[in-house]
Amino acid sequence: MARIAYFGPEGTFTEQAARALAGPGDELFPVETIRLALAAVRRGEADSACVPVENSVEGPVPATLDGLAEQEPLIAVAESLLPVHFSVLVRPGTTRIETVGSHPHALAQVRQWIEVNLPGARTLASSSTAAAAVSVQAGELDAAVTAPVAVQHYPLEVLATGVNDVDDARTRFLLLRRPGLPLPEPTGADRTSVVAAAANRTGALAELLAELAGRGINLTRLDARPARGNFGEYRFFFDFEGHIAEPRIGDALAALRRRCHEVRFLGSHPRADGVRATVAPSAANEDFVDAAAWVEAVRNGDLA
Ligand SMILES: O=C(O)C(=O)C[C@]1(C(=O)O)C=C[C@@H](O)C=C1
Repeated sequence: MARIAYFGPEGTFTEQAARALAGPGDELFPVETIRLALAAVRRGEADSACVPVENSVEGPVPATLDGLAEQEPLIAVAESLLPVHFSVLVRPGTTRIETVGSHPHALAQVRQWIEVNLPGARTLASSSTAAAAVSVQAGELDAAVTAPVAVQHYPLEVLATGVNDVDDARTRFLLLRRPGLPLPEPTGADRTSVVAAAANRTGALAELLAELAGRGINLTRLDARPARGNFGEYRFFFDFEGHIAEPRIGDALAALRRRCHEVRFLGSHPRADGVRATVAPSAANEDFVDAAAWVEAVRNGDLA
């Protein structure tokens, strides 16, 4: 039985993702912020943490990226992909809506709906979608943009549902734990994540991308976040197809390690969408194994 901290309070999308990722008998508990969810694992108060990492409309979740690049390393061991449909919750009997709150990622995904349906309403950021529901319950906000399940947790009513501006929006969530246990087995449909700090000079990022491209590795995400030191210094977050157990991926990670003054492995785990890795000609694992065996034989004087 594992204890899983999730970005709460109850009724967030992240809670739904954590339930999808939890095993039978696992115990889930909410914490107020993404930082606190990561801290709970680092301190050993939780075995793992479930947090959002990217949304198909609004892009990366900065608190998760920054939280993974700093402090003690954490490793993603599983992911979940959820369709994101929003509801608007109000206190029963509400007639005037002057303030609408939610997580900034959620507000950004319902901008048009609010402009058309609640013109003049002020939008206010909450720590999460469900935290906005708590504020509505407390009378601090008039309406909250939440996951549809939030209405089951708070004594509010649904003003509208399906208010997202983009129909098939999805958010990807990670299950993270401390290093020290075996990694998930490769499945052929895996994702590997790393964060690397490249030198601030011409071509540094292009060289890292060339290391991946030259090994036929397909990127699934690239984000940059300020390294928080000198202006212009960035950390690059790479997600790509494949698993560190594969020779071609191990070879690419070794190259990134050679080229970067800071590189951190963030995990290799099965993809939630089950999409299998595309392998370019001459970049199959057998090609890497065969080439390494040839070099070894030449070194030993057995081949030329
Ligand atoms: O606040 C929540 O319900 C969350 O789970 C966070 C979050 C996010 O950070 O992207 C998750 C999915 C939606 O895109 C909006 C908010």
